[in-house]
Amino acid sequence: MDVDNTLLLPNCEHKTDIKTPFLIGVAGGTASGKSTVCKKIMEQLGQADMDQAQRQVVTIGQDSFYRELTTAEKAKAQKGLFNFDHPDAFNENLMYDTLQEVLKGRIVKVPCYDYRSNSLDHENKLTIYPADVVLFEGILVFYFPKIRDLFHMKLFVDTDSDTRLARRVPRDINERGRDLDAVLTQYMTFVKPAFEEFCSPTKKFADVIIPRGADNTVAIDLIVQHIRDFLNNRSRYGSTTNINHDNTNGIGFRDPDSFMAIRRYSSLCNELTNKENAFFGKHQNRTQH
Ligand SMILES: Nc1ncnc2c1ncn2[C@@H]1O[C@H](COP(=O)(O)OP(=O)(O)O)[C@@H](O)[C@H]1O
Ligand SMILES: O=c1ccn([C@@H]2O[C@H](COP(=O)(O)O)[C@@H](O)[C@H]2O)c(=O)[nH]1
Repeated sequence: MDVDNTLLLPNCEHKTDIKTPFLIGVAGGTASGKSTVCKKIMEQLGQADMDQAQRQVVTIGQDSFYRELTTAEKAKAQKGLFNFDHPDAFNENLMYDTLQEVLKGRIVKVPCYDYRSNSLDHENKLTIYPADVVLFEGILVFYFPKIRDLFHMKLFVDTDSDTRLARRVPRDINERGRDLDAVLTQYMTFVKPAFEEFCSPTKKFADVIIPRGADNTVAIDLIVQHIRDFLNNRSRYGSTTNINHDNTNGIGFRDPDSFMAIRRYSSLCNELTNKENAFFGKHQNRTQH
């Protein structure tokens, strides 16, 4: 990893000062609304317009971890013949190492992704400052087991595939420099089959499934409330002591307010399940942190 990626904040010199962020994975098919859901969460928490360095909640996109393509692959990509929806398109190790740094409370720098040139823009790096809550969003964030195991909470944005295609077409034409024919060919050749093979099966790992994406205000409100509880608890008790990473007890809260936060999370699950606004997997493979 780039040395720049591991700068320590001056106020994080002592191990006890380092806050481990609450890491939330946000997966879902292309154009399901992952970025929009993250944006809404940030907005509702009053974080969206805040200076990057002051934010308590930050979002990182998985597109910053597309791997560098060879010359031959670049030529294929320009003709729409490269599969960007396959797990091999990502740099799994860099993604893992970067999230580990984030979990250690360090500053990381990630390149922006340029969809027009199908490449990482290393001139244009985003600095991710230590935060209390980090949202990591992308189509395959739950695909790689060792990355999946890092998340404290896993959300899956579940928007029906016709809606997703209807949103992807104008977005790719207007924002990603594609024409209609290229978008549809790429979708039928790579995007749809890869969604079915690699992305959709990861829904079972989610703690919370959000049907209808950003339209599901009830689900988003409840997730926001859960994050607020976490932030309030942390500002009251500080440090990392409210998160247990011993891989045995789940997220081990050690004080009464944290316990109440967990109780509220559990009520959140029941409430959403009852309202059919979100689905909480009963047979999911829950990762313990
Ligand atoms: N609930 C919604 N209603 C209407 N348009 C939406 C909604 N959610 C997302 N979009 C639009 O669909 C496109 C894809 O959404 P985005 O959040 O970027 O999806 P993803 O991050 O999953 O690819 C964007 O143009 C966005 O503005
Ligand atoms: O150069 C590229 C890289 C990726 N894509 C497509 O992007 C989506 C993932 O982004 P979403 O915002 O989740 O839609 C993926 O389906 C790739 O096909 C691309 O077209 N070009």
